[in-house]
Amino acid sequence: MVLTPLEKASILVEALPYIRKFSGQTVVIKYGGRAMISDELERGVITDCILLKLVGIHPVIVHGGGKAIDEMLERLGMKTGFVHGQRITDEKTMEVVEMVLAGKVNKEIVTLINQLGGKGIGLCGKDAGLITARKKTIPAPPGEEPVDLGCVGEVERINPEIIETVKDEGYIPVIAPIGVGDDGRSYNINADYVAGAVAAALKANKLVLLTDVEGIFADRNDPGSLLSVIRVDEVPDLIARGIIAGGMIPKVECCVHALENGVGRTHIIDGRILHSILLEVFTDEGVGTMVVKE
Ligand SMILES: Nc1ncnc2c1ncn2[C@@H]1O[C@H](COP(=O)(O)OP(=O)(O)O)[C@@H](O)[C@H]1O
Ligand SMILES: CC(=O)N[C@@H](CCC(=O)OP(=O)(O)O)C(=O)O
Repeated sequence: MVLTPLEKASILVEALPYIRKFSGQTVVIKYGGRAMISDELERGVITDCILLKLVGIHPVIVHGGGKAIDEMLERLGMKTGFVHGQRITDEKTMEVVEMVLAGKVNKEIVTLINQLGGKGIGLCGKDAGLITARKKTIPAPPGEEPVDLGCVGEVERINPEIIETVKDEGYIPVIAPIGVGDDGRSYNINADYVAGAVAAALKANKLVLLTDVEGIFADRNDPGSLLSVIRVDEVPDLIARGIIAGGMIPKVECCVHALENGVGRTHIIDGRILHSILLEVFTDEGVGTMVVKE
């Protein structure tokens, strides 16, 4: 598609009120999962974050990297399994998870930010006590043995001080979803939950979760059934009826948690679309599904 100069100028003009509205505010972006599928898309996500920063909006990236963990475990000949979408993480697996997320994936994203003209800084939950975690337990259905997920954690508290400090100094914080227990142990936390908790702790204006579908569908077999807005009070019924299922449940739950803790807007958008973050923040139409309080 070739745009005329007038069309190009119109796009920039459309962004103006949004730049004015959001300048100085914080947007937490969950980048991971199946949205982390190509170099081109990764560059798009990072470019969008740098552009936000340059116009005075503060992006905070929380990343996943489940696929990179799978690949490393396979290279090491280690088996992996999931229960309720959570990786069963014994001590040996935890070592690999931490090396891959806080070492490899985090530093790759930071490097790309710096190469593309931004100032990225990598953090994990251990840095400056950012994420305190406790062991996550999944209650067993009646008559069944509870599953021990090992070092899988849930967020106990977020100390946003280090994020505030670095973001105010012009850096883009990039956070790996590794938590630390009061006893110093590492915990593996689903990145969606970390993104929701970080957004809540920062009282972010927006939480944007990138995924591999256009948003939430009322009927997954009907491409015309995308729900552009859902309210928090509609969520339990959508889950109970099986309309929101699988990996979409933690995403919606983390939107609800964020909204109930002071986050302005939450969005689940298609990370397969190049520059989907800019489209969400800077256009009248927005993209994907917005989850709102009322
Ligand atoms: N109502 C729904 N609308 C859209 N996707 C849904 C819905 N319910 C469940 N899903 C599933 O949720 C998936 C996204 O969750 P997940 O695979 O965990 O994402 P990611 O890997 O990006 O973190 C979609 O690919 C889709 O299969
Ligand atoms: C407990 C748990 O399952 N943790 C995830 C952490 C990474 C993650 O969340 O990555 P994505 O966002 O790319 O799926 C895992 O081990 O895969």
